[in-house]
Amino acid sequence: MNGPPFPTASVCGLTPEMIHRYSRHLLLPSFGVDGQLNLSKASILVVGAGGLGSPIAMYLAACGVGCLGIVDGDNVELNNLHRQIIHTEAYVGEPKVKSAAATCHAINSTVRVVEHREALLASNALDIMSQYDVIVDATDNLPSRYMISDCCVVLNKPLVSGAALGLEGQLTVYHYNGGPCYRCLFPTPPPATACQRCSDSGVLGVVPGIIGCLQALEAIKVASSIGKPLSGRMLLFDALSGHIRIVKLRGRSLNCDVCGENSMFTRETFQSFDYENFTQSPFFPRITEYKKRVDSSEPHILVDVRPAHHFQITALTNSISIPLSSLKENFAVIDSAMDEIKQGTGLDASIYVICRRGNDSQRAAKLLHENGFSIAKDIIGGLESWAQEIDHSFPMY
Ligand SMILES: Nc1ncnc2c1ncn2[C@@H]1O[C@H](COP(=O)(O)OP(=O)(O)OP(=O)(O)O)[C@@H](O)[C@H]1O
Ligand SMILES: [Zn+2]
Repeated sequence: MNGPPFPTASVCGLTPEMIHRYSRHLLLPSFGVDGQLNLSKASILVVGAGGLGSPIAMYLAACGVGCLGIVDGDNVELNNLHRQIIHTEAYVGEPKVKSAAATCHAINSTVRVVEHREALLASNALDIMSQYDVIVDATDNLPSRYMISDCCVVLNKPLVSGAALGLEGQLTVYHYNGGPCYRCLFPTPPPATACQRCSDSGVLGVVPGIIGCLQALEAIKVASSIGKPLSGRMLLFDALSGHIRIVKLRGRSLNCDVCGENSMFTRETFQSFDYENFTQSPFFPRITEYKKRVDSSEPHILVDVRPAHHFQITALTNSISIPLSSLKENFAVIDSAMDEIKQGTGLDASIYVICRRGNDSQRAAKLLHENGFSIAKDIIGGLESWAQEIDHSFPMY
């Protein structure tokens, strides 16, 4: 007899191992070999490895997507674990993307997982998002939502977008097959006061879990070309009553500033667009509870960005003085302070930024993020709040 007695690869294009691993998918007439093959060739980017991103990334890894990108600049905190189920106690203090990639790899080592350990900003989004077929927004803030949607329009990519807060959640698919983009529906951002985060108003852990699972499902449908993605419709979930409603959305707006017929929105417009100013809210969470972080002996550095002569008057113990005006030239100082902590404790240090009242520190945190210090967080109210609320003996000037 010529050749091997049995064929080594199956005729359907999937390897024997894939046939075994994904057999329950293959048995589904509406998914089958074609769905699995499409999925195995697709690349999907999950933006945010938090409450929504956790189940999304885990299911996408489990189901055999070809390439899974995860982008997030934050570190795992203990109070994330009640809902961010991709992370475990062993990873508290470690980068979320590292922890998420380890879990995905443990579930399915055949999937290529790419770690983007940075915040997605208008400055890096085109570069990162252009490497993927489908984008999933699992972030928690308004500037990211607009920025990711605009970038999807510029790059012509479908976007699976979800949100969960408190006991409610919602999801839809934007810019899919002629459907609306986020700006078609929300041309003007809501007032910043209407936009809460989990850290402000709380969230029941399982709620983002449910919305994240539905986002994973929509991403799988889009990537494998099966079913009817939730485009032009929005699913609304209310945990307390157990109600799920699907509402029809307006179609694509021909006057949309970004995807409209006469839109002048280009790559260049995108890169120079100020999303924080547009939405009047910051990309990054700011913190109020610096004292708690000191009390818990969290390894960190505190950068005081006030002018040097203010620092001379009074400062918090162990803070490092780097005035905002010279921050750009002093990134190396921060790097070496972090290295020192790493050598001493074996842990990655957090970075907190403080100023007199909390304005310059916000600018400084933004600059740090844009330059790779993606875990920098600024302290709301600055030293003035510290003196008023924590240490009345701290001399304010
Ligand atoms: N522009 C962005 N690029 C990348 N990741 C982002 C961006 N914006 C937000 N994220 C990430 O999305 C995730 C959102 O997670 P989630 O809403 O569960 O809350 P959290 O920020 O981790 O925690 P909490 O709000 O309780 O302090 C976070 O990990 C955050 O770092
Ligand atoms: Zn639009």
